[in-house]
Amino acid sequence: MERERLLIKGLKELGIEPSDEIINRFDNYLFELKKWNRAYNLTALKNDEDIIIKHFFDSLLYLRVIPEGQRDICDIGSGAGFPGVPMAIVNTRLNITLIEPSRKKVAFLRHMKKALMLNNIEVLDKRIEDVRNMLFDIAVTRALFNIKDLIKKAGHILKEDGFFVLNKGPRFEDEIIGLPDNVKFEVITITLPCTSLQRYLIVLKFA
Ligand SMILES: C[S@@+](CC[C@H](N)C(=O)[O-])C[C@H]1O[C@@H](n2cnc3c(N)ncnc32)[C@H](O)[C@@H]1O
Repeated sequence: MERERLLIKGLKELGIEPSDEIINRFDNYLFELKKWNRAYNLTALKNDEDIIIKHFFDSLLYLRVIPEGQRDICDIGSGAGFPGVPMAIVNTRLNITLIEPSRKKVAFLRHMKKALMLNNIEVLDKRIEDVRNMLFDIAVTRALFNIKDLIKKAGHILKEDGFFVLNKGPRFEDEIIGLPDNVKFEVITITLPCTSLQRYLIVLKFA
């Protein structure tokens, strides 16, 4: 399917109004990601359809569990910006800090902040374990730690009532076994737009 039509179709499936500004930003993101990927190896996905569906739409699934209003969010191990950048493009009320230790990826993320004129993202070139004196309402992450490691390495960055959101494939159940008693989790099953693939959003809260 042609790029713009695919973007519009997927955004509508997600309940997002596909304004010209949003479409132009995703278009620009796609262009820059493919350009930088030749030298920086940012993603294994090469064609437009895969990038739009498996990076952009997959990232936007997180918005389903973000409460209304202004929130301080961090994206742990953002890589080429997923899920944080698509979330920031669609919801400009979210303040999103992208935490990423790889120098090349940080250079790309800083470039994208400027290129997309996104005033609601910050880029922090650190490992999550080394982030101090910053607290977030919500921490999102994709394709980095298993749940137990996430709690161990990143628990210190959440506000008292803060929570984690992860997006996992069907094998997530193995990771839930043996979690500490104070961890409460909710699993939301969602179909990835324009596919029949199931994704599992896992919301982790602490009693
Ligand atoms: C598999 S990539 C996933 C990138 C992105 N979240 C995505 O879903 O496309 C994992 C990323 O986490 C970063 N990373 C690795 N260890 C980290 C740590 N301790 N703290 C923060 N980020 C880390 C890596 O540099 C890499 O960019």
